[in-house]
Amino acid sequence: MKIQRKLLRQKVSFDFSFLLIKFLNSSLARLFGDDMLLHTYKSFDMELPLVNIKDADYVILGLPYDGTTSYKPGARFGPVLIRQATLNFESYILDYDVDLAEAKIADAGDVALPVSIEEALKVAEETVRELREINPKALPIFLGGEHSMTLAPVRVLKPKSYVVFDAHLDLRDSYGGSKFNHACVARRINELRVEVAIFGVRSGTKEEVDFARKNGIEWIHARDYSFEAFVDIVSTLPEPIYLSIDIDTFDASLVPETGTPEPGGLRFWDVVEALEWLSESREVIGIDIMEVGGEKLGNVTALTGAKLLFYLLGMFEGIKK
Ligand SMILES: N=C(N)NCCCCNCCCN
Ligand SMILES: [Mn+2]
Ligand SMILES: [Mn+2]
Repeated sequence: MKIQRKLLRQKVSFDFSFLLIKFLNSSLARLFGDDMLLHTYKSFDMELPLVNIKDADYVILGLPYDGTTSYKPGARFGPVLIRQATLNFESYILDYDVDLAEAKIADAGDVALPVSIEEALKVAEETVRELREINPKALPIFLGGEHSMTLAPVRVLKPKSYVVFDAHLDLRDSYGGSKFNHACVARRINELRVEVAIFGVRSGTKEEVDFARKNGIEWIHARDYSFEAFVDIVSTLPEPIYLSIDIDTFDASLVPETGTPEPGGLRFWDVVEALEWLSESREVIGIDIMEVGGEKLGNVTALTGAKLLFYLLGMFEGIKK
C-alpha cells in the first residue's frame, strides 16, 4: 500500500510540472507571435527551421484521420510519422541545389478531428479556411491521414481540376456504409464539377470504370503509366489544380504500412518526374500526401512520404530561384 501511495504522489507532481511547462510554453509562443490555429495541436516538429504561418511560403497541416479505414488502420499516425521520418534526410536537395533550411516553411500542426467523418470534414474545412485567412498566399501541403480527408481542402480551395496519383480509382458512390469513405473521395470531388484525372491505378470495380467512362474521367493504369501520358492529360486540364498523392500509388514495397497496399505500383522517380513538370508548368493551389500509416517510427511508408514531401518542397523552392 505504501509503495502505491508513493507512486501516486510522484505521478501527481509530474503532471503538475508538465502542465506548468505547457502553460509557459504556450504563453511564450503567443508572446513571440507563434500562430496556432483553433483546432490544432502539435505532437512533433519537423527537422527543419520553421517560420510562423503568416510569414510562410509553404504551410504544412496534418489531417490525422482513419475512421473509415477498410483494411489496415494507422493512417491517423501518418502526419506525425512523416514529420519524424524527416529526421533521416538532409535538408539540402541534391537534384535542385536547394536547401530547405532556407525555405519559409510553417508547420500548423495537426487538426484535432472528431470520430464522425462528416464532423471531421467540417473541422478540417474550418481549419483550412482559417489557414487561408492568416496567409492566403502560402502553398498549403496537407499530410494524412485517410484519403477521405482530401475533400475538406478541395471544398475550401475550389480548384478546377484534381490530379491524383492513386492505386485506386476512389470512384465508389458509397463504401462501408458511408459516402465519405476513402474509397469514394474522387467521386465526391467530381460531383463538385472539378475535373478528375487519376494516375497509377491498379484497383477498382466495374462500376467505377463505367462511372469514369460516362463522366469523362481519364485514368492511367500503373502498367501503362508514362511521363508522356501524364503530360498529355494534365496539359489539357483547367487551372488551378489541386494535387493529391495517395501514397499507395507507389509499389507496395515502398509503402507496406499504407491502409490498402497494392503490388505493381509506380516507382519513386516516376512520381517525382511528373511532379517536377507539374510544378513548373501548371498552377497548383494545394497539395496533399495521404494514406501514410503504420505504428512504427521510421517505417518504410513514412520514409517514402517524408522523402516525397522534401522533394515537393525542393521543387517548388527551386522554381522560385
Ligand atoms: N480506395 C480504396 N483504397 N479502396 C480499397 C477498397 C477495398 C477493396 N476491398 C475489396 C475486398 C473484396 N473482398
Ligand atoms: Mn485513395
Ligand atoms: Mn489508394
